Amino acid sequence: MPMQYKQFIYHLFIYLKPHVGKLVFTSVMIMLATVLESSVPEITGRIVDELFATQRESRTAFIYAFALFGIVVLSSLFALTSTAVSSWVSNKVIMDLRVTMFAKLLKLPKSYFDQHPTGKTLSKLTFDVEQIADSASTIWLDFIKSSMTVVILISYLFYKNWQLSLTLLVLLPLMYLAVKLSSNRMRRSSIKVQKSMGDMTHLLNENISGNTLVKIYHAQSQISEKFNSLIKNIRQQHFKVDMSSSFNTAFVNILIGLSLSSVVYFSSTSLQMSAGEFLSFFTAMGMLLKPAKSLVNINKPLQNAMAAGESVFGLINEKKESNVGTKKLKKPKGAIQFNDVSFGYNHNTIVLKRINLDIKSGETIAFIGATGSGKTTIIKLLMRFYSPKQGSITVDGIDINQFEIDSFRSNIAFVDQNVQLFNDSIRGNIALGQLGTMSDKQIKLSAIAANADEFIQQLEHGFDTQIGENGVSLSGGQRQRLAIARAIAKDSPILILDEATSALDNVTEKQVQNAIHEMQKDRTTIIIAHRLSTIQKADRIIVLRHGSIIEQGTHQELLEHRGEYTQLYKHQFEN
Ligand SMILES: Nc1ncnc2c1ncn2[C@@H]1O[C@H](COP(=O)(O)OP(=O)(O)OP(=O)(O)O)[C@@H](O)[C@H]1O
Repeated sequence: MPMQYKQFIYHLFIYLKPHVGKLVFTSVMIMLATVLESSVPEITGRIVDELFATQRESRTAFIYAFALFGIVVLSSLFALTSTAVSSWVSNKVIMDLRVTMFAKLLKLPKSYFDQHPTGKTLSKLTFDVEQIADSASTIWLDFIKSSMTVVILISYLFYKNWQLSLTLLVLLPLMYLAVKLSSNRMRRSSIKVQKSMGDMTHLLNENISGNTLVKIYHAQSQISEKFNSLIKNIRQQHFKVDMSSSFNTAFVNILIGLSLSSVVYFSSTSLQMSAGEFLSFFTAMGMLLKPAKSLVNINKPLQNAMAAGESVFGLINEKKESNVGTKKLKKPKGAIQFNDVSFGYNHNTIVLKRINLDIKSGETIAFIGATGSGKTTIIKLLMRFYSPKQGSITVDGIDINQFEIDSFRSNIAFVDQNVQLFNDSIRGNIALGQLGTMSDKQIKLSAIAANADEFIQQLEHGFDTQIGENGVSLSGGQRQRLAIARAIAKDSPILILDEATSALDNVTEKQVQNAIHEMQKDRTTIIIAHRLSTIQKADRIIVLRHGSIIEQGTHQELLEHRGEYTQLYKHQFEN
């Protein structure tokens, strides 16, 4: 449902509240500038009547010349101050919104990231947020200035000649109608522009990071087509917004033209105005043109801002990752139990069925099974990225939902098959989350244990080498060793390895396996592996099929059992 004006203002006001003083100040400044500027028609009329139509006294000429100059200088200074303060406020609001959005982003549940394309989320923080902040001050000031000018000048026109002004006022409802009719159309187009911008950012993001595949699979033309159709859509929607806005302006211009012509005709015929009176009236009407246009056009940035508000405040109002637990988990022994756990990502499918598992403290458990059998899902539940639909998971006998989430996760180290490195130094990547507290010695020892120290030393700046976006300057094996060093450095009682050594050659894998083996001592370790050679030493191997445990035991026990594990083992061995 589109956001209502009231909701939009309510949400925006939360960010404007600390700056109310500044906003009032800029409003007063712009009001003063407006009042001064609005006195120009009266002064011009008087100049004509008192200076040009009668005697040309130099004293009067000086007074009027000085007054005009004073008005211009003062109103410019007031306008300048107002613009400076309002720009400060809108940039501050952009910054505050970005800080809030980013903080929320870090606290969103995993399911949010699974369901929302990255590019769309990026676009909220880059494009949409700027559009909202515009309304925070620029639109507001424009509105004050224009509406005040309109009110003052219309009052002035009534004061000068109410009959003529009343006739002109008939045109106002027509202007209102034009604005009303186009605003819904503009709003719909603005929302579409924002969605398309999100899609475009997503496509760009995907293709820049996936440029290797694009080249190898010669996907340039396929992707260009997609991109072209997206930007065509953006162009069309932008064009619609611009056309609605231009139509409004043209319509209002015609109405104003009609008013000006009427004034010329009536003031000189039936009303018999003096030259000065005519000039005042005519100038005031001429001066109405710009603010009236502004008021009509204010609808365009306002509709953009409202559409952006839906997107930005939608993200800010997203539900945070559930964190109702209050218990702190400090140095657990690491005994883990799955009690009758069932789970599905949505209501219709079941991915895990009644999993019962008792993992002892310090035990090494390996999960194997065909692709899609639910291995990764089990560890996602254990890391509390998702909650079981049925049953419970405990650590040291306490339901993991009872723990405060950060304190719980601080006891888990994780190495993923898709190694994620950050655009930081090697040191920053190993000591992720603990850069200020982890000693250089601990960082180095972790690197040595992960067999990463040697290649780090060969880099020009050693541990201080910046590794570039997602470690593009490193080989797959080097990246994986860094991820392992990061896990070793965290020194947690629970260790989860998801295909952690898949990118290593046989020799390096053997060395890293030794490191991992060392690391497993006194830790509960959960391993997911496709290559059975990496898990033969596990205390227990759990075989999954379609989300259920079908076999478990040591390597030897499972081979003797001659079930699915034996089949898998034979298959890999023969290969
Ligand atoms: N975020 C998600 N939303 C919906 N379904 C998902 C999601 N993640 C996984 N699934 C589905 O859940 C099932 C189990 O997936 P899971 O990743 O746990 O399997 P896996 O055994 O780890 O597979 P692989 O060995 O290929 O990594 C699959 O059918 C998969 O399609």
